[in-house]
Amino acid sequence: MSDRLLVLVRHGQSEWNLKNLFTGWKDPDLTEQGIAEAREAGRKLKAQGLSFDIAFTSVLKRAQHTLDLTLAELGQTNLPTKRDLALNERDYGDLSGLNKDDARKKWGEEQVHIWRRSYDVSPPGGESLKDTLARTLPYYVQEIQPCVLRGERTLVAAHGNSLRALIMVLEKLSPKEILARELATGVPIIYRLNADSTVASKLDLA
Ligand SMILES: O=C(O)[C@@H](CO)OP(=O)(O)O
Repeated sequence: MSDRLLVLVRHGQSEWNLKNLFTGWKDPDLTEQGIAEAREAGRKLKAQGLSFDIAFTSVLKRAQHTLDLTLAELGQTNLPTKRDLALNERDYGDLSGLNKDDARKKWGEEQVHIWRRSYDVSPPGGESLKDTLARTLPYYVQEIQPCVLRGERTLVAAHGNSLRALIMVLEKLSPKEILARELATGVPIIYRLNADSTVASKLDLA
């Protein structure tokens, strides 16, 4: 029986995570800590005895670099990899590049939390989680899920909100439940799927 393995990992800490800036589609690289987190993700996957047949990532540096470092730890630097902007972070629009604490001072704690974590409220000029889901889900269904269901062991290195969108579907979370869901940088989540694409098991390697 095939394994139907799907591992999701958020990129390690980026330069803009460190500076507390809204990032979205901006393209900062990993910090030293982010590099260490990505390597640690690879070590944790190796310790689980896992290896992969295919990987997916976004067109942003921090996710690609995380994937490369993770695969290097696994000794799989030549793994077939697909890059697509469907997996990019949620576009933060006009907030991109602003400091998150400055934004709280300007618009209030609650409004900023709604922009950051709600399902269907878009930040000005940007995407809501619902908008993000509208591009990540078709890509998942058309490109990623068929690999998993064929038994190709699949690794996805992406972003806090593009992964929250996928997790909402995988774990059947409501808009209220997704509000409270945070993803740590560089922590792999291991899913095994049933043949009908529902989740059979989940292991968070935090
Ligand atoms: O700035 C961003 O693009 C994201 C991820 O770092 O931040 P947030 O936690 O606000 O969704």
